[in-house]
Amino acid sequence: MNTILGCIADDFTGATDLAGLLARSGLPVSLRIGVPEDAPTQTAPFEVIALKCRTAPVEAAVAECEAALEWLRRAGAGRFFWKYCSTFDSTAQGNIGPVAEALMTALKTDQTIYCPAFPENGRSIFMGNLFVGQQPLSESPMKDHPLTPMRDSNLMRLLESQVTRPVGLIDRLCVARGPDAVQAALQDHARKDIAHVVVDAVADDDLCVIAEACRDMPLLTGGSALAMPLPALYLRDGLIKAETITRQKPEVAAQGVVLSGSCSAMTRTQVAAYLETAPGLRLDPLALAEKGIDAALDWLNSQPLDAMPIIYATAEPSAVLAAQASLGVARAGEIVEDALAQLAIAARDRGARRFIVAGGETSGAVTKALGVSQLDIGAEIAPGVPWTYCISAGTEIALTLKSGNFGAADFFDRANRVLDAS
Ligand SMILES: Nc1ncnc2c1ncn2[C@@H]1O[C@H](COP(=O)(O)OP(=O)(O)OP(=O)(O)O)[C@@H](O)[C@H]1O
Ligand SMILES: O=C(O)[C@@H](O)C(=O)CO
Repeated sequence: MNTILGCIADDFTGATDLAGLLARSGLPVSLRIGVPEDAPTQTAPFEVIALKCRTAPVEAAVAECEAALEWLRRAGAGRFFWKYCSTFDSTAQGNIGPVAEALMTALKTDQTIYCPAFPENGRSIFMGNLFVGQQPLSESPMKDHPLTPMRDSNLMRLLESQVTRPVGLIDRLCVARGPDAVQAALQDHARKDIAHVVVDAVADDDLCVIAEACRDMPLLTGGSALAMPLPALYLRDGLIKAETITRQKPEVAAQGVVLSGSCSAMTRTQVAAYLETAPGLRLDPLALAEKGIDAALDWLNSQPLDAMPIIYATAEPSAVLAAQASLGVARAGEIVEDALAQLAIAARDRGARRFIVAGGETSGAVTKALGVSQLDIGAEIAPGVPWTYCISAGTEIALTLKSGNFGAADFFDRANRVLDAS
């Protein structure tokens, strides 16, 4: 089937988030890990390529996204979506802006929009400022993110430092006037050579207006929620035929493991709640750097996997800062990611078939280690966090990749309940 929308996600949790929201339409969605080496075959109308380039050097991120674009074009896509975090995770250098500019150049388009709003998860944009719940981004727990601390809430300012062309805004008052008003405002910006347009959205209705106004732009950029209305619009436009997919849910044994490398406020709450009933082991990056992972492997091997033990590096901001001060930011992150990746392989080889992973970078490391190349989307555990099914070392496994801040306090327990019930 020809691909209608080709999506590129800058991390793996973001990719499953996007694929899950597109899959709510009931239409086929395919999620690939990394740019496939082979030419496109058996493609779906919605193709998502998961990359791990959120914190990569700018040139590397741009090159990977260009390769993903090329593959999606060969799959037949004529419209593209650049998915980044609903909290706009990036640095002064990128990678949101540089990748968007590179994709615009490749697509020969002079304008795109930026809308990371995800109202179901409390992310809204008003007058160009991003809010997490009722807090401005820069006052939210995102200010302490280990890799991309967000210290400004103004998306125009954040973007201006990342791009070469002018940045503008379409505010909520314009969005409230409907799709024609949004299109007129885009044209007005285009006349002033404004290439990068941040668009306000505080509720799903705003996203429907924006998607309707912008659905034929060659490139859209934003969070997963902006893409959610697109399948219904494409159906209405006759670009795609309604198709019922009958998903055969694979039987996945109840043995598994929870691996958490996210240090977000929500993950900290979830880990603490889970530890009240499940066995757990805390990883200390400094001890890992000094002594390796043998002790963690021994602990894992001593645990019954039907208890779904948790291994976590999740820690308070002060502990993260201390580890980073001693090891360096990148090295501290890598040590934890490598350890969790090796533990995932060890768990699989001992019979684990359910993997609950918390954190985008962590999910990238674990998924790569498990050698997964394509994921089918299953039941949604929380907004933006579906179960997925895939093959690792010839065996069917269930994998869920949880964005740091997503899900409620009981997420890890709930994930198991949802899988059993689906
Ligand atoms: N105790 C720790 N000290 C230092 N770094 C840590 C520690 N625990 C985890 N990390 C690193 O922090 C980073 C957390 O990023 P990750 O993307 O996995 O989580 P997140 O940002 O909460 O999730 P998301 O990107 O989905 O919002 C990883 O690189 C991880 O290895
Ligand atoms: O948009 C989000 O918040 C998530 O999909 C994500 O990208 C977290 O890494």
